[in-house]
Amino acid sequence: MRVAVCQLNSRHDREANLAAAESLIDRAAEAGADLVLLPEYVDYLGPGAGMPAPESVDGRVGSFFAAAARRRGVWLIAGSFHEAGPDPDRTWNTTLVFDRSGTLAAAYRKIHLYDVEIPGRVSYRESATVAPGDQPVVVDVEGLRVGLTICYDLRFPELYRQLATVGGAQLLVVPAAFMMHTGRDHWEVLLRARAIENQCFVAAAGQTGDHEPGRTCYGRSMLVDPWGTVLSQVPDGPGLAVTDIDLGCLERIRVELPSLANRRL
Ligand SMILES: O=C(O)CCC(=O)C(=O)O
Repeated sequence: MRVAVCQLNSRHDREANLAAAESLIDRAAEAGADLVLLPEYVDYLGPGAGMPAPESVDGRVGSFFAAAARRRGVWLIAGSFHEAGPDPDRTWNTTLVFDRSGTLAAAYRKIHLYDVEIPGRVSYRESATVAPGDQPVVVDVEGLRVGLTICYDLRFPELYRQLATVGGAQLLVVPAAFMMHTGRDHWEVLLRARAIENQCFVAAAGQTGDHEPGRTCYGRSMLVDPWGTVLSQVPDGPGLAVTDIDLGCLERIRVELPSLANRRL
């Protein structure tokens, strides 16, 4: 299975963001990718006041990515977008997964919301505008078990453990808009830790650069193998990395160093 992680600089113009995502999907498909991963808030990362009205899964954003998956014949994990839910004041932060025919195969709603106050650095209260999901999701991608998470979820190893054990995940994906301030010290360490401790591949697609208002994202999208080795990484700025996943490597590591099987709690 060939996986493309795409890195974007989404801003306030939704149509421009969708066009940028589509051009990376095209490049990924031309490079032979089977599965394409986009970052968190792929359709809009701008001021709250200018945010397009939240939509259902078959609104403009969902339909756009369904059509892109179908047109290119790829599996598409469409980062995340603001989904309209039952709470009129809060959206869900939702990842949609489309199969090669553009059919919706899964939806995952971010469970852990980024409520953080680091004086002078980061002030963010995601739960003011986003409602948490409560369901871990694993989707079958042509025999590959893919566990879905979003950005801040990365700090909660119990979610990843559940995806790997109960859900049988082999690939864990992390669409993200990870902040520069925390990203430079934590992003790669956390991604590699989740890969090593769960003996899974981890694919992480981040936003990069400056976004309005005053938000800077770390980028460094990457694919990590179950040994914790970074197989590929996207340089600064929008772009993509395409990597083949060898499940034989995962099976070998799980046999030779059976820490998943040796769990006692
Ligand atoms: O965990 C972090 O440091 C960043 C998380 C984040 O930016 C988010 O969840 O949107």
